[in-house]
Amino acid sequence: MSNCNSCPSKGNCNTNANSCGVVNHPYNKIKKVIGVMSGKGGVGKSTVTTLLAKKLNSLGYNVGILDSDITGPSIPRLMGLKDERAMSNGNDIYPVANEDNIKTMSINYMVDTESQPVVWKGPMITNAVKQFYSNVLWGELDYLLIDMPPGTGDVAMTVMQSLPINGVIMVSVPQDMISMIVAKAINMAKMLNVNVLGVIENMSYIECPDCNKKIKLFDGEESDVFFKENNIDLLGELPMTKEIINITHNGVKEISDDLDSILSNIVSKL
Ligand SMILES: Nc1ncnc2c1ncn2[C@@H]1O[C@H](COP(=O)(O)OP(=O)(O)OP(=O)(O)O)[C@@H](O)[C@H]1O
Repeated sequence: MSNCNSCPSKGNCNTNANSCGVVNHPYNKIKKVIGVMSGKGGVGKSTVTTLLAKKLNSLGYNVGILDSDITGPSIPRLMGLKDERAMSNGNDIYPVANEDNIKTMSINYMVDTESQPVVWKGPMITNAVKQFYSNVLWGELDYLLIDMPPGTGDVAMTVMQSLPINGVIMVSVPQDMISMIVAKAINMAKMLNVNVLGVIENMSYIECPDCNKKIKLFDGEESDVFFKENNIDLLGELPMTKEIINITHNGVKEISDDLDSILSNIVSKL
């Protein structure tokens, strides 16, 4: 039986229904659990998760990333760990850490090759996500970031209802159609009493390499209206850059001063 007093999602917690049911491994001491979400696919959730982890780690925090995208995992690649495999002691799983000691767990550490699909139905997928929380030896973490799959389905519900989540960050791009779908994710979080910490607007603009002018990619889209209608804060805007695209090829390494300063602002708002 779970103990609702220690559950940050107290509003959702119901000891009878055991809705806050994932009890963590006694070895794990995780201070804050934050989901990175967006109703829409391909908007940059995993990239943003990786950049936030790198930034928090550079500030001296112990950080982990739980890749809850079981059918489309991208954290190993973005962390430069695609050739690593997870080890187990028979009961529990050791996370895979990069050179900064950011600890990660992903289903892609458990398949033979990166391109091997995971063809599982909902309950197996959600159980894997719960196990990635409670059977992975995360140790002491200041922040566990959960990279969530697109949509408002099974995994999003499991993360919001069964894990002790402190809040979610929404990732969006400034385009009306995408805002509409991100609004669904925001409303889902609100329905489940999960705190929405704010929106990071990704691919917000490109910067002219000659004059440094910021050029908006999506003309006429009304981000301000979206933030106001959804009563949500803008945490920051990330540009569309080669530096960010290249993270998929090489993993996140050094971050440029420009990007670092944007990430600093986002983290300080958080
Ligand atoms: N700011 C950016 N500038 C340039 N490319 C970007 C930026 N953000 C993300 N991308 C690219 O967009 C693609 C999708 O990014 P990412 O995998 O992070 O999205 P996602 O929302 O996690 O996707 P999924 O819904 O499949 O989980 C990647 O190829 C990534 O390199």
